[in-house]
Amino acid sequence: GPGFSQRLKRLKMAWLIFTCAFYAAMIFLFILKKKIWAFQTDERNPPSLPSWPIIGSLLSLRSDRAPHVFFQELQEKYGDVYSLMMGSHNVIIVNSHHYAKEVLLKKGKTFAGRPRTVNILTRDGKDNRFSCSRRLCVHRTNHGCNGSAFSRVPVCREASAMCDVLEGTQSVAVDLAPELTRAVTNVVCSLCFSSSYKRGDPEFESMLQYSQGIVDTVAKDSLVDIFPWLQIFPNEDLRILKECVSVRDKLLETKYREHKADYSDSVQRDLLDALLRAKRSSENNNTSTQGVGLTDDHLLMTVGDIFGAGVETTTTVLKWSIVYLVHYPEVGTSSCTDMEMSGTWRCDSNVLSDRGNLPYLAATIREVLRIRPVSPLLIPHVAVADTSIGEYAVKKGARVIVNLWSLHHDQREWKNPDLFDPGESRKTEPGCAVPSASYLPFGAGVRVCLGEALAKMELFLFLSWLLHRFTLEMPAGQPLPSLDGKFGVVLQPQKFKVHAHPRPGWKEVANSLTNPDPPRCH
Ligand code: HEM
Repeated sequence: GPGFSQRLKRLKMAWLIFTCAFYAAMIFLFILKKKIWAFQTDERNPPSLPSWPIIGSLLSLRSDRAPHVFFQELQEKYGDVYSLMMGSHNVIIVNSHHYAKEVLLKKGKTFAGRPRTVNILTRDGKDNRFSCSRRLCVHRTNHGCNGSAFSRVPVCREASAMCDVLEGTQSVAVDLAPELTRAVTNVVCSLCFSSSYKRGDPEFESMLQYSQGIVDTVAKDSLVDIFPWLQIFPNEDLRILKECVSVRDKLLETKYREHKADYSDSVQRDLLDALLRAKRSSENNNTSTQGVGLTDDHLLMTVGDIFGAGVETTTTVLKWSIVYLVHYPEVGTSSCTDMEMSGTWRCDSNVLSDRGNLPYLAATIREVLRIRPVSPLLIPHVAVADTSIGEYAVKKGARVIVNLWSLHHDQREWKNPDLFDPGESRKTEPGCAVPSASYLPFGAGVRVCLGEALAKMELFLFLSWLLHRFTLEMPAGQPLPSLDGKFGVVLQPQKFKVHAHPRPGWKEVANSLTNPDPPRCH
């Protein structure tokens, strides 16, 4: 009947639409694959992993290894520089220090862009340009994160408070991570806005909570970075991340408002004051007309960056140091012998100048930063213009991942790179500040870590206080903590507990000093 022919007509139409869509998709995929093929076989481009339309190189990236280890393995097949597609993004992996230095130092400004997730954290929005004014603003302040005497006081105070808490554990095995996080967070709070919180303070606990929220979600959200079309689906992690960042920003805004209200040119209490001064001086000198004006947002971003980058990193290196100290107790003993020999077996002399007098402790920290780089893939860089790496062309928008793991475990540069050895074999050449050219734990160039000096000081002081007051040991019958890291925002050690046994006699030595009042670190 007529009903049947109507239905047949509709069916034919649907079939026609389906066939057309199918052929259109096929043609589209064919053209895309041809473009990818042309890109991959063009000798000016870096060697490339196989890739397919839409999914990119996903099929070649299946591995149970952490990305930095897997990328290092791929180096054997594809060379020091190779590329892959993550969804629609061209990503270039750099595995040797020659090319890494070209990216970070020689062409640092061209490779100074950052991908979307990093921009959510730093409030850069969608703008991927390198913000010169923010950098300038931080350098102008010459304050806080430079490892000055100013920063040493809060570090010593926190190290001392942490040791007191540990002493209260009465040698019960404890996870040191929460105390380390509290101590390092308090250092950053002191430096940024002169707040030092007591344990249990509600503002402090909420700060610790949202910081953890950011750390937990930011790595997961990177999937949206790879496949931007995932944004159309509800994304719980992205929602939590944005919520935590917004809580953090609100707290920073409050501190900023308070600082602005009682700012005085004659007093500089902390980083916020220093940034305010830099902003005012740029306004007075009319630098804003030259395109480097500092806005309120710049200042807040800068403090936000320091929070985001300054806590998890330092805490993680401290945790790795403790892991290696319990694996190699002789290292702790050698560091203590160092302290005794140089006459620094006293807490009043944990001053930074002692770093030269405690070469074994300094070498231990350097070796921890080498063998377990906290940021094994640095933070991804983005090319802001068409450029090149070595003989290879790089298109604007390409992401560049410097595989620090490869640099720090390069057989051509290090003897037994997988061996933890703070001793002779890693010794610095005379006149050279780093153990090898293939050593960049803080990055390099325009995007180098802003807190390098502060971080080095924190590592040195926290560890020297710990080693000075305690012997760290695994609980009886417990296996040693794993040396395998957990890859996320940073390369974390697995959770573990240790006994912190107070060293006999440290108090007597401290009490025998003329200035008995801790923290004695001026
Ligand atoms: C041991 C501790 C630390 C290590 C190993 C470390 C390492 C790094 C690395 C590898 C980068 C990325 C460089 C790049 O992408 O090229 C970085 C960036 C950064 N770090 Fe650190 N960092 C540490 C502590 C700190 C501290 C304490 C602060 C601040 C107080 C800080 C502030 C920053 C900032 C703001 C950036 C972003 C720089 C930019 O994007 O321009 N870091 N850090």
